[in-house]
Amino acid sequence: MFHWRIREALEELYGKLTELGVLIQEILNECMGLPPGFLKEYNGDRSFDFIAALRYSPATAEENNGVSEHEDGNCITFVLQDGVGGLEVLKDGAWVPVDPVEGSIIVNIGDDIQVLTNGKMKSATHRVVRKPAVHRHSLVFFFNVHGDRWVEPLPEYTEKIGEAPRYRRFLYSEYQQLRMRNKTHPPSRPEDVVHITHYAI
Ligand SMILES: O=C(O)CCC(=O)C(=O)O
Ligand SMILES: [Fe+2]
Repeated sequence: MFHWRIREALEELYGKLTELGVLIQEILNECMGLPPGFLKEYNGDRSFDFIAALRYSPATAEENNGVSEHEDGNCITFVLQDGVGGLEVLKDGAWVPVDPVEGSIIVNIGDDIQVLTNGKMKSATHRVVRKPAVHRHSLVFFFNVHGDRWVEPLPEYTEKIGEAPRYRRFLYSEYQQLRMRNKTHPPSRPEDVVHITHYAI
């Protein structure tokens, strides 16, 4: 049974993570050198955010994949993981464990930010590897842009600095639908799986 107290705790957490998203977005706005409040205006609609409570079963002798390598397709992701470990990030061609640190929240930049910055900021490639004999739990909060938003490299990262856009513009909801189709109807050829490179020029 989904106890009401869990619901209450999750709702409270959701509210706090939303506040955190707004704050991190503001910091990101400054790091990206954008006019004050630009991202707040660009991404001020919170109706596409969601939280996922994940439970990974122990690895077996044959199989230990938790989540295959991927980049998040959204704006910013927060991950709260328990003490088990297994999350890994790809850095310079090697998988680096994201070791659990009590009380910490992992912040991940998604494909939206990669496109807005014309590839200057990279959406991190990551995966989850299951461990034997233990269950792992994580809470993942996806801070997203609204589905009707057009996503495209910003002038600050293209014409204003004399660089050609590396992505064509796309509708956020279209990209999410294509990513969902990767899961519901996995293409037989790996090269047909839709990533952000789908929009690369
Ligand atoms: O469970 C985790 O630590 C991360 C899961 C993840 O990468 C995702 O849901 O996109
Ligand atoms: Fe992810």
